[in-house]
Amino acid sequence: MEKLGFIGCGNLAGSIVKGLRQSGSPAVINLFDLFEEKPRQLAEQYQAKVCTQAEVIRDSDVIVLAIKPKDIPALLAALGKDDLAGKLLITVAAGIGLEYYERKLPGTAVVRVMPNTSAAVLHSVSALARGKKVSESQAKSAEKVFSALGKVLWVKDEEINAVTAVSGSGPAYFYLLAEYMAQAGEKLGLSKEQATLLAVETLVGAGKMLAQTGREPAELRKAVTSPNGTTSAAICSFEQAGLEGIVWQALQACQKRAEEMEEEYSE
Ligand SMILES: NC(=O)C1=CN([C@@H]2O[C@H](COP(=O)(O)OP(=O)(O)OC[C@H]3O[C@@H](n4cnc5c(N)ncnc54)[C@H](O)[C@@H]3O)[C@@H](O)[C@H]2O)C=CC1
Ligand SMILES: O=C(O)[C@@H]1CCC=N1
Repeated sequence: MEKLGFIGCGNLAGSIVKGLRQSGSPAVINLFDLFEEKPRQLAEQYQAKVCTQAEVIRDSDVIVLAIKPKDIPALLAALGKDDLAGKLLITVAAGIGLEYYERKLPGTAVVRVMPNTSAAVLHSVSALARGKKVSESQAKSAEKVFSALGKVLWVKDEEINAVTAVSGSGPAYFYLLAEYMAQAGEKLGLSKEQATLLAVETLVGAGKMLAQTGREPAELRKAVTSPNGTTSAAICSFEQAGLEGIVWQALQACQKRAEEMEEEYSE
């Protein structure tokens, strides 16, 4: 049976653990966080074990580092003292390239992954980049963990920042749009509850249509948009306001921030 450890039990680790159990994964899950309350709650809900950091490393074959990028340097310095032989480290931290881990922990097998919080509902899409020391069976283990949580693709390490811009941070963009649509619905005279329900269910329905019909986003959009009709009026307004350019700028800003972070952690 797989033995999976987590160092850091925040939003993303919580989504992954929830998703794994929902997918029926029988993996042994070992959890450590500086704040004991977080792994304790997860362990109670999802049949996992609260551990010390040393226990997570000793008792797990695959160790997921799910802490903020700013906390990675100190963790790697501490991990250097532990025996990582034969272990696979998976890092989900944004903006820190594989080279950094391989320099700080020479000889260690590392896979860098960019999932998203929709892992909790088995709809993460996760991009994986393989480090130099990763064996075939370790690559398969990493793929098995994340394919239980949604679709996976292998990419080059240099592509992870672009992945972050599209899908790692991506759920937040759609939540923001839902917030704005709900606010607009309220201004148009609906109650807050009505407007929120309508915005949220519309987003969920559109996502399900994309997932279940296999049709392209543009094709589905055209099916809603009658010539000279109501949708067309809204889409024209989006276009006039430069939505395409706004989205392009936002994704570039996200990728740029990840690149800046790579600079910060290049020492
Ligand atoms: N939240 C998201 O949607 C995504 C996050 N990520 C990456 O995942 C990582 C975690 O992000 P979140 O879960 O959102 O952060 P979070 O702040 O919710 O969780 C981080 C957890 O790490 C713990 N922690 C900090 N230092 C620690 C240490 N040395 N040992 C053990 N625990 C420690 C904190 O107490 C906290 O519970 C980040 O590096 C982020 O870039 C990647 C993709 C999506
Ligand atoms: O905002 C962040 O930095 C993290 C990485 C991707 C999603 N959340």
